Amino acid sequence: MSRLRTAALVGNPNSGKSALFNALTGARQKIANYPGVTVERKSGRMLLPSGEPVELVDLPGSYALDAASPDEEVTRRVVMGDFPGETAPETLVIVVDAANLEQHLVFAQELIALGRPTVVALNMVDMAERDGLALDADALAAALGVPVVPTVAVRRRGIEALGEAMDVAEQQDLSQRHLVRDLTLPERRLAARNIAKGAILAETAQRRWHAHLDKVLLHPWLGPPILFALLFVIFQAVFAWATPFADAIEAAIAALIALVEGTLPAGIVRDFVTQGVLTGVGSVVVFLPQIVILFAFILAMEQTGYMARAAFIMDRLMASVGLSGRSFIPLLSSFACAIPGIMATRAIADPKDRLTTILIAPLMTCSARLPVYAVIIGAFIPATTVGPGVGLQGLVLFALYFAGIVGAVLAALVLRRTATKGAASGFIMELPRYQMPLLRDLAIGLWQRAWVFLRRAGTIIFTVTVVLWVLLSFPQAGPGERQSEVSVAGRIASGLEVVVEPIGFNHEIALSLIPAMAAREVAVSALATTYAVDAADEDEAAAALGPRLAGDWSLATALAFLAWFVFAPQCLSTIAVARRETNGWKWPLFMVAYLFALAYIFAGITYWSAVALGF
Ligand SMILES: Nc1nc2c(ncn2[C@@H]2O[C@H](COP(=O)(O)OP(=O)(O)OP(=O)(O)O)[C@@H](O)[C@H]2O)c(=O)[nH]1
Ligand SMILES: [Mg+2]
Repeated sequence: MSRLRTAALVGNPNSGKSALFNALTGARQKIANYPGVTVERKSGRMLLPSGEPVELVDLPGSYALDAASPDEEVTRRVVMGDFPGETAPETLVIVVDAANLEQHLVFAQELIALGRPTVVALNMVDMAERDGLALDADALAAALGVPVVPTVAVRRRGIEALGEAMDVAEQQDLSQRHLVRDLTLPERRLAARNIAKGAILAETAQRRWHAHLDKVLLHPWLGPPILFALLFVIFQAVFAWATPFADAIEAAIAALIALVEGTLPAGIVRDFVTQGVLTGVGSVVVFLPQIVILFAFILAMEQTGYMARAAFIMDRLMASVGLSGRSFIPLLSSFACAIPGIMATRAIADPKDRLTTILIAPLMTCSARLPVYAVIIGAFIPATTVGPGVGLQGLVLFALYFAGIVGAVLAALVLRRTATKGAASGFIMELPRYQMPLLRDLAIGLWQRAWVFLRRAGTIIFTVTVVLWVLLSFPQAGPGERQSEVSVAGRIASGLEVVVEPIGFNHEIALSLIPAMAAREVAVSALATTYAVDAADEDEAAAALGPRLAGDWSLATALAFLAWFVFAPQCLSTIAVARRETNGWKWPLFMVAYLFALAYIFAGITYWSAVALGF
């Protein structure tokens, strides 16, 4: 029996080759919406409409015949006939994505130039239509010099016509081939653009506009600075816009305290309500406006479709530190809270990639740090501008978020070379369409975030603050003694103070660090309660925390405190989730150890540098 004629499906990754393979052969190859699904050569038999059986080969996606990765190498060897025990396929079926025609035509031209019998499957025309793009297959065929068949592989549309074109491919007049053979890559790119443009029958203004927008936002040089500038604006807004709302909440809490003091008789119950509950929990609730503003931006970025593009921009950077863009979404979620972030790493297939992402997730600045940062910045950084529209406070906040990211990048670099050694895997994601954010969705999202925050304030922060108040209030201080020194909590703190004194921390900070393990915001409520308990009189007790700190701490101490919170794993829930997701204590303990070490070292460096500078 003579050997069957072979035909190969070739084209860019994610163009729908395997979906076409399944439609043509009735096989069930794995298809999925990301590139690099097919990583080896797969073959099956199909019957052409003429009745001739053909061996059809599905190949890994590739961008060029000289590509470097092992799966692309398979494609090159099969197409060129260098695959052991096989001759080159007689017919090439080039699969291009109609919605990304320009990009896919670059490789297509290289394949056509091989001068074999060729058919182009213009796949995913449904997606192109959805985007408002209508293409002229005949014009494309004329420009390329090979037959072009529009298909929708997943709906089996155009499958028969594709078979018919393959049937007669042998009879193609190869002398008619355009001379694309000797084109260089830049020339092929230019030709691809012109051919793609020439094949457009109709394009909605919106699609054109979106394409222009992507050209700018995803530009290799323009994209990153735009992303950076946007984040910068967000952190400016967090301070600039929140102040009036925060002031109003602060005033309301002060009024409540005054009301309680006017109604309840002086004594332990009144102290509990004012110093423990209202001052402690209130000091955290004040930051609700800033949380809401931050999330308004994040939600808007998600809804417009920009967030996926930010992931795309970040992919290159992530690859350079040994992570894939797949880690971007988990890390991004960690800016809200590391817990959903760590859970989102389940989508990362590579175990080493996933573990690295889990280990660095706590370095992303979660929203629980915002109150800590904000109270210190509000107290120690003057609300001046350092340039037109650039507030110093927002700049410092931006720097703190940035420090967390830099820390994560460095940690990933080190981890990928030591504890989680291994190769990084590739990533590309489909970019969603741009959309105007819906006010309703935005409002619902914001409400959910605000509610999570308030619920934390009402449960965990309330509970820890109350326990701390009890431990701070007994035994009662005698005359000349300070409550925060002689109380149970005060004595425990004195033990810890010995350890943290070298990095510039005082007694009050030592006191706040242990309860802040429950949740970082507790550091703020703990400080507020400590100062309220220590207050000499009611006026002092009711004073806001910010001015208190400003009068009591040196700037060096305040900066060291900020540096500590950039790194410290001050959150028991995160540690518990890391244990669950890594199935054991080994990695969470490693995480806690390296993060505390970083926190201690960087707080120390910050403190002593600031002292040396005379702060
Ligand atoms: N809407 C639509 N989706 C399609 C079409 N063809 C394929 N898809 C989808 O596109 C995605 C990619 O399809 P695959 O067949 O895996 O692509 P591939 O070219 O084999 O990709 P690699 O193996 O990674 O090179 C899958 O989610 C398919 O369901 C089509 O004509 N229309
Ligand atoms: Mg495939």
